[in-house]
Amino acid sequence: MSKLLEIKGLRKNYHDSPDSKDILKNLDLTVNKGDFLCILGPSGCGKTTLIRCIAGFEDYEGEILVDGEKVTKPGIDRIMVFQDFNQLFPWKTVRKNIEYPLKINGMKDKAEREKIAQEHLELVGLKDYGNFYPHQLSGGMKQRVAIAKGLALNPKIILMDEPFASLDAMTRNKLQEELWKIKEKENATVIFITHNIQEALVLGTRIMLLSKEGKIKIQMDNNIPKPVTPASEGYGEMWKLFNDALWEEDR
Ligand SMILES: Nc1ncnc2c1ncn2[C@@H]1O[C@H](COP(=O)(O)OP(=O)(O)OP(=O)(O)O)[C@@H](O)[C@H]1O
Repeated sequence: MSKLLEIKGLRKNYHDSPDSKDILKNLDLTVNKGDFLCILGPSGCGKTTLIRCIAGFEDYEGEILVDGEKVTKPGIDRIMVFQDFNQLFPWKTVRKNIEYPLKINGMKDKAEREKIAQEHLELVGLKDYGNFYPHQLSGGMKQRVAIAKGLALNPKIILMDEPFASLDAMTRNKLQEELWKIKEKENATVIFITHNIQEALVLGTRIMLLSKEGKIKIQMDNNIPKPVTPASEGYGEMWKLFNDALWEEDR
């Protein structure tokens, strides 16, 4: 597998907290093409900060390299999907929401943009919803559009910050299943933050736990064959390992 993301000695300090402490401390991380890395960790440990640094939204010390190139600003090779359902322009149709980033990133051919938008609507199971407006969609459908919009840009890395956390359990399960299928089909590389150990086990090919000190406490491959269910061999042991580690962090 080829190395896609390399992080060396990453430090992040916002310099405006009362104790001016480092949020991330000397973090080293490698993500290969096709990895689905899930990040767990106690609230406030720096998970979002880490992916914001990778996205190019934050300055940092150390090195973040994508395909060998240092990250210095946001770019369409790294797209981010958030938990918030309001990631779409409310005044644009679903189709136009997907087409717009293509347009502003230089795709001049309208027919090409329309084709890509339709392909990605189909990919996320919304082929008949192109003319709908965001307010006509459920939360799960909006998240599907947000994923389609990001994927349409053909990014190298998809950064997801608890994208399914606000969904009901059934919709969440369904979206997890769909996301995994998309990841497989596109050989996508995903970094996915979650508070849910089950979600990390279901989706992750690797799982990492950040400690409250902003260091990597556990990082391991998840070799449980997909689809992962609580009945899968090895599920219970891994769940307990991460659950115990999270409780330890909470003390
Ligand atoms: N823009 C900012 N300015 C100053 N401090 C910040 C900023 N963003 C985050 N922080 C601080 O950085 C720390 C880590 O925040 P971050 O959002 O990365 O944690 P998290 O692990 O994603 O938390 P959660 O699981 O609750 O979403 C927190 O102490 C937070 O207050």
